[in-house]
Amino acid sequence: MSNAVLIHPQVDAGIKAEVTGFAGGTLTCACTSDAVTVAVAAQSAHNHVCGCSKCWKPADSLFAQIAVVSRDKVSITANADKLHIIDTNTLIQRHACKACGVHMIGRIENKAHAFFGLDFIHTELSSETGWAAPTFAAFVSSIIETGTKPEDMAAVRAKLTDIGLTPYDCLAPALMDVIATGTAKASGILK
Ligand SMILES: N[C@@H](CCC(=O)N[C@@H](CSCO)C(=O)NCC(=O)O)C(=O)O
Ligand SMILES: [Zn+2]
Ligand SMILES: [Zn+2]
Repeated sequence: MSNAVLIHPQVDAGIKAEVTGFAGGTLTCACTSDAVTVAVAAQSAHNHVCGCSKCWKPADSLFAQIAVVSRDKVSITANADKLHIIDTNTLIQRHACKACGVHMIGRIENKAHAFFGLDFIHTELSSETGWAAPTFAAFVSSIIETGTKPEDMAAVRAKLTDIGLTPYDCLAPALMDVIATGTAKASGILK
């Protein structure tokens, strides 16, 4: 790995602070004509960088930046016909632009999952400033699956820690607790 560890353009040059009262914006894919647009009518939550192989990453980024928002605040406002679901078998159904490959929304259709009702979004696709800042790094070890050398992981984790994004190899504890709570309620273990 080169001297500089690059995580994601939204964090490498300093993480922008969220703006109080910010209430959403428009996500636009990378197409220079007939771009897909998605209106998001709320601030995002749980923004994080994700190292998994499934989330969309900008070119040369080790991580994706991804957040959630209530699905009832999300609407596709232009060129919806360019979207396709990359894999209908995954929990998060990622609707990507067929032309440029950018993921516009990741929707959970499984009503039994604790995250049902949330859409995953990449807020960097919006030109508005004020979105919630990323607060942790998820699925860090997963970057090995897409080519990072195991011996480079210490430097990656050190960089993440240095910029204030605590590295986890799954989601952060609060979100793992939400998922486990949903599972325990579904099984009846937790009333
Ligand atoms: N090692 C795998 C991990 C993939 C994975 O489990 N990704 C997480 C995080 S995505 C956003 O934080 C997940 O919940 N995936 C569910 C899904 O994608 O449907 C890999 O790297 O592929
Ligand atoms: Zn596109
Ligand atoms: Zn991911």
